[in-house]
Amino acid sequence: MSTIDRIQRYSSTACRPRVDDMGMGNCWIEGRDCSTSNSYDEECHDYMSESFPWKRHTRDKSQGDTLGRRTSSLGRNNVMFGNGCDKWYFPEHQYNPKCNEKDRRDTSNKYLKGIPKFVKIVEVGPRDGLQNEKNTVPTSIKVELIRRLVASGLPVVEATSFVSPKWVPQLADAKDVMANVRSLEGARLPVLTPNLKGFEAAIAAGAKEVAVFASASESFSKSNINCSIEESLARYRVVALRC
Ligand SMILES: CC(C)(COP(=O)([O-])OP(=O)([O-])OC[C@H]1O[C@@H](n2cnc3c(N)ncnc32)[C@H](O)[C@@H]1OP(=O)([O-])[O-])[C@@H](O)C(=O)NCCC(=O)NCCSC(=O)C[C@@](C)(O)CC(=O)[O-]
Repeated sequence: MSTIDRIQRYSSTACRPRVDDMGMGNCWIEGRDCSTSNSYDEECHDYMSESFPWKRHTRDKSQGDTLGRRTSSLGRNNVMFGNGCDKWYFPEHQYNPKCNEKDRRDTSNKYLKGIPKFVKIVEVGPRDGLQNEKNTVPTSIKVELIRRLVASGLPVVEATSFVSPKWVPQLADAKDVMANVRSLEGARLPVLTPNLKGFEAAIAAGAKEVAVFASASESFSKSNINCSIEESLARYRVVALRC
């Protein structure tokens, strides 16, 4: 299954990921329903209705509550499943001596099975950080920031995005930024591309790696890239094929 297909299965219409998608047993998804994500949608509503929807929202109390609920729901799930070793996981995270070594190993295997072999961490400051700046940062400063981030040893630095300058004027100089960093060695420098137009411009500017971005909710998708989730996945399919 392609990445785009997998994302599509997670779209809001699907609501709950399927067990085989999670590859982690039922532990994470069982016992959760749409209500959690809907309530999160509501909490996000104010944030999304801002004129610049991509502005990073602070990790405020409402989000903390959501995370808290998720944690407690996780605790319930572990108990609910009644696997031999689930009793190992008390809500208070206490150790249960009745659980033997084999049970513990089985449980670890069950929960860790689907965890990826590696995690890629991408520094997104030059793109995600600077797109939120009230004043546009001069190109030379952006370039210097990218140079220093690379020099500090970061292996992947998202350099900029090739999006509409009407939507994100702060990054209207994407082409010039790329011209100055394209030959930097020691790091990969992906750029965001929301559509084929952005992709073509990115390649012409010397980008060797691009990233697409989709939303988990219809309202965020609309505010961020002015289309539905379905439409965005169709766009990304075209970009992925062209890649
Ligand atoms: C997606 C579009 C372009 C659709 O924008 P649209 O207005 O629906 O697109 P359109 O196809 O109707 O085109 C409108 C105009 O934009 C131009 N255009 C069209 N595409 C491009 C392009 N690639 N580059 C430059 N120009 C472009 C196009 O040529 C046209 O120009 P006009 O004829 O009016 O002069 C627009 O909505 C957009 O640029 N949105 C910005 C999205 C964005 O950058 N969001 C921030 C990144 S995501 C993010 O930060 C969220 C998150 C969660 O990841 C944050 C985090 O990491 O925490």
